[in-house]
Amino acid sequence: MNKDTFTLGGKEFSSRFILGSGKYSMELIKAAVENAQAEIITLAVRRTNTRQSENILDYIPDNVTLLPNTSGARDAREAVRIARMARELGCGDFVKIEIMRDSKYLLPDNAETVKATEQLAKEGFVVLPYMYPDLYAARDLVNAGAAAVMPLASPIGSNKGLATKEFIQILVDEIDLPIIVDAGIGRPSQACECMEMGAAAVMANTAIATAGDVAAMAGAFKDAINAGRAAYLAGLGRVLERGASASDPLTGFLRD
Ligand SMILES: CC(=O)[C@@H](O)[C@H](O)COP(=O)(O)O
Repeated sequence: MNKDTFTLGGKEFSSRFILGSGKYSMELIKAAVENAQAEIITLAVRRTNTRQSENILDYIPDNVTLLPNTSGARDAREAVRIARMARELGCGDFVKIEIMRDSKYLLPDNAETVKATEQLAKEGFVVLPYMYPDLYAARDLVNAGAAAVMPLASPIGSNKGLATKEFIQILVDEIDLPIIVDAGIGRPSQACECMEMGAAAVMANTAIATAGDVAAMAGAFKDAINAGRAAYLAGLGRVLERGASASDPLTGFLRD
């Protein structure tokens, strides 16, 4: 049987759980990485600061692909500058674009995100843009050279789950790139639901970092994501519009 993988920038990944590295202590990030079995970890470029006594990179295994993000960028120009800096620091060619101009809701600016994606794709980056789930913006990101599209489920850090479900489903159905659901996923069951919908992967940070047992929650997310993927591949059963349908002949007999 073929291995179930997905590809980003020519690299194959079998784990569909992308772990965020914010809000953890250094020991907890190590435990979370191990239990999540994630192959991609995001990090804010400022957390790689070599002047700090502890560097987060020391807690991330070498075989994990780093996905530096442009958090703090308020427009395309700043995002491009942060991405270039991450590459200079040795974080590789992958970059997650995050551009926000509003500190209350932290919603991404889709128009500036398209501009940054276009520039960075031209410079050879593997660009994963975080975006508000809008079909036209997603198409613009495809044309700009994105490697995947990362629509938000609900506001960052809210743990509120799939508030934008209908719109993410449109992207899954219409966009010919991996759809990676990002932000606001608060429970393993919500991550599972994303995968059942056909998302290529799920990214989560706050739900794990704020859990009672961080390592155990990382493992629970991993299992839920795998279960959702297996259910998607199996093909979910149909939902009846109304009424009931006997599950076995005896039930049908009694009902008649
Ligand atoms: C865009 C952004 O910052 C998110 O990727 C965040 O890292 C994950 O969101 P949660 O913390 O809500 O899981």
